[in-house]
Amino acid sequence: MRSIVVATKNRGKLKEFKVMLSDIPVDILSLCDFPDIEVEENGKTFDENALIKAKKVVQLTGTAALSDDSGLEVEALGGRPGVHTARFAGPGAGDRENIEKLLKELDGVPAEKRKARFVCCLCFALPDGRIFIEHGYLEGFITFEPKGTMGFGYDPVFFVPELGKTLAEATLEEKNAVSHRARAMQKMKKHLLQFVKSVFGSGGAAIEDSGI
Ligand SMILES: O=c1[nH]c(=O)c2ncn([C@@H]3O[C@H](COP(=O)(O)OP(=O)(O)OP(=O)(O)O)[C@@H](O)[C@H]3O)c2[nH]1
Ligand SMILES: [Mg+2]
Repeated sequence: MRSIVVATKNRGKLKEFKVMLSDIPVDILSLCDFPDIEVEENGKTFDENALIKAKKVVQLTGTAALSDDSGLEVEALGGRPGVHTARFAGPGAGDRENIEKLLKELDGVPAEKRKARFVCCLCFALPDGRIFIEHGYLEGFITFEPKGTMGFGYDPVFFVPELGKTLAEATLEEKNAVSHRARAMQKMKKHLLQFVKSVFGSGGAAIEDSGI
């Protein structure tokens, strides 16, 4: 079977991955296809968490796994929420609560001191034990209020100077042109293609044609 499992339950990430991987001749599964798989993200760094997710999923599914551990580092908060970005406002918190907490913590902080960056660590784990890790970053500023309805997570409060708007005001194509995830994926694609070529050999022609 020509497939890889994207080791995420985050539908926002998955939507972005599907577009980014559309030029690679492989079926994309996700943890939505394996609802029984639970992964405890107890690493201290993005790299550790990405490794934990990819290793567990390749082990349980026997299929090559691509994981993403990502988060927001805010300069005025000393790099927080960092690896705790998904659960910043508490274990059951959703995007709205997380954004509220972030804006509250930055109350009174002027525009020029609201610098932040998104970090993405991608980990690709193969059934033969090989592991590849790549990183991507996106610099920006935290706004004073949410703007836009697209994307997910903190997108409505993350202003990107090179786009002149928040990530939630950007189309999926615009976000994928600059995002931390897309930048990490750009580097990861060579490993993904190498894997597809070696395992699925007959897809070679299509891969050569894809121009990557
Ligand atoms: O506005 C955002 N735009 C992005 O592009 C983005 N990428 C990551 N994030 C936030 O960082 C957490 C990562 O946590 P995370 O890597 O553990 O993911 P997750 O728990 O949501 O899913 P999974 O992949 O672990 O299943 C996520 O929940 C989001 O809140 C983003 N927010
Ligand atoms: Mg997570």
